[in-house]
Amino acid sequence: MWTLVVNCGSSSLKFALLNPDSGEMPLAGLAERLGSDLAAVRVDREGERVSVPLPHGSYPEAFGVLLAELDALGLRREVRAVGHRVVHGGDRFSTPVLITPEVLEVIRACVPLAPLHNPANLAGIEAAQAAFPDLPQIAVFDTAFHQTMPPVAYRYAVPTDWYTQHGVRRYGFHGISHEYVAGEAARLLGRDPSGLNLVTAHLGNGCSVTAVRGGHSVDTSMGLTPLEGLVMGTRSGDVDPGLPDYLARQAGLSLTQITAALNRESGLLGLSGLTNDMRELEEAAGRGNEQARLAVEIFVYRLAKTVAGMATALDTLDGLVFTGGIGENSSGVRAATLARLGLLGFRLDEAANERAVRGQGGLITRPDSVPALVVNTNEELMIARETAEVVKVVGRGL
Ligand SMILES: Nc1ncnc2c1ncn2[C@@H]1O[C@H](COP(=O)(O)OP(=O)(O)O)[C@@H](O)[C@H]1O
Ligand SMILES: CC(=O)OP(=O)(O)O
Ligand SMILES: [Mg+2]
Repeated sequence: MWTLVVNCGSSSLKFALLNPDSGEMPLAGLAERLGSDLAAVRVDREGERVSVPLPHGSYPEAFGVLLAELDALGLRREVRAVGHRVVHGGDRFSTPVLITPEVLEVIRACVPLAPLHNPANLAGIEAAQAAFPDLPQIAVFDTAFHQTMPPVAYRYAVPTDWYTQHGVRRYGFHGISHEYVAGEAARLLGRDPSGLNLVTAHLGNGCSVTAVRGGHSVDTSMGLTPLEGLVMGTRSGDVDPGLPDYLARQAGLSLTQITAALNRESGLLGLSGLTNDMRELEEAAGRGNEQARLAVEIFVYRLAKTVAGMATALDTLDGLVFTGGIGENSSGVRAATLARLGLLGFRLDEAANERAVRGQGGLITRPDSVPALVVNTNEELMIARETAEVVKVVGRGL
C-alpha cells in the first residue's frame, strides 16, 4: 500500500510517497521559501534529484508539482491513504485520527496556539482532500506523544481558571520525531524500550528536548506553543514572562509585534544578526565572527541545561539521543553539549562523533560513559506507519 505523507510547515511543504511496511520511498520532495520569489521544490525521484522553480511560490503550486511527480511515476492511482503532520491537536488527540469535519474544527480551534504551523497544516489537508477526495486522510499530531505527561510536568503555576477555562497548559511538540528516535535508540542499544529511560533532543529549525520513560513522554521543553524552551533558529525559547509588558512600554510595540519577533526574529538569527542556519553560523564562527560564536555557545549552553533538567523526570539516565538537522549533522554542537554534561556521566568518543556526521548515526560516547547516540529521525516513515494503522482500524469498522 502506498501512503502519501504531507508535512506543511510555515514556509515549506515536505512530501513523501512510502510503503509503510518496507520503508521503500520512490518519491520525496521539499518545497522551501514558499511565499517568496525564491520558492522552489527539490524532488528526489527514484534516486534522481531535480529542482523545480515555483514562480508563484504558493502551496497549491507546490502541491501541483507533487501530483505531476506522482503521475510521472504512474503511481497517483496507487495511493491508498494520505497522512498529514499536524502540529497542534490540543489535549483532544493522543493518537492519530481519520480527518472528519469535527477533527478539522479542532485543528482550526488550535490555530491560535500554533499560528506558524496549524494554518499551513490545514492548507495541506485542503489541497490533499481536493486532489484525493476518495481517500482516507489521517492526521498525525506532534502533540499526541506528549499526552502521557503527568500534571506535575504539564501544569503552569498560573491561576487555575486559565487551565480549566482556556486550556493553558504545556502540550509539547515534535512528538512524532521524539517517539521514532526513542524506539530506534532502544533498538540500537539492544534494550527493551519498556525498561529504558532516555532524553531525546530534536534539533532542527524548531528544537525540543523530551524525557522518555519506558517509551512514554513524561516531560518536554516546549509548552503551550512551540515557542517555549530551547534557543531555536528564529524562536527565542524561554524568556522572562515579564518581557512583553516591559518591551511594550519601553519600545511602544504591540503584543502581536513582540510575539512575532520572538517567533521569527529571535533565536540564532536574533543573537547572530546573520542567519538562523546552524551550518552557516558554525562557518562564520570558524572565520572569527564573535556574534556567531556567541549564538552557538548560547544554543549549546541552554541545550545542556535543559537536558540536565529533563534527567530530573527520570529514575535513571540510560541514554541521550541527538536528532534533527543540527543533532544529526553538527558534531561541534554535540561535542560542546556533552562537554557540559560530564556531571551526568557523559564521555565523548571524538572519532565516533566525527564518523556520525556522515549520516551513519550510532553511539558517540566511550564505553565508560552514559550512552549518547545520533539517530536520524524519519517523521515521514512514522507518519506513514501511523496512517496505515488507522486505515486498518477504520477499514475494519466499515
Ligand atoms: N552539516 C551541518 N552542520 C550543521 N548544521 C546543519 C548541517 N546540516 C543541517 N544543519 C542544520 O539543521 C537545521 C535544519 O534542521 P532540519 O531538521 O532540516 O529543519 P526542519 O525543522 O525545518 O525540518 C539548520 O539549522 C541547518 O543549518
Ligand atoms: C513544532 C515545531 O517547532 O515544528 P518545526 O520544528 O517543524 O518548526
Ligand atoms: Mg523538522
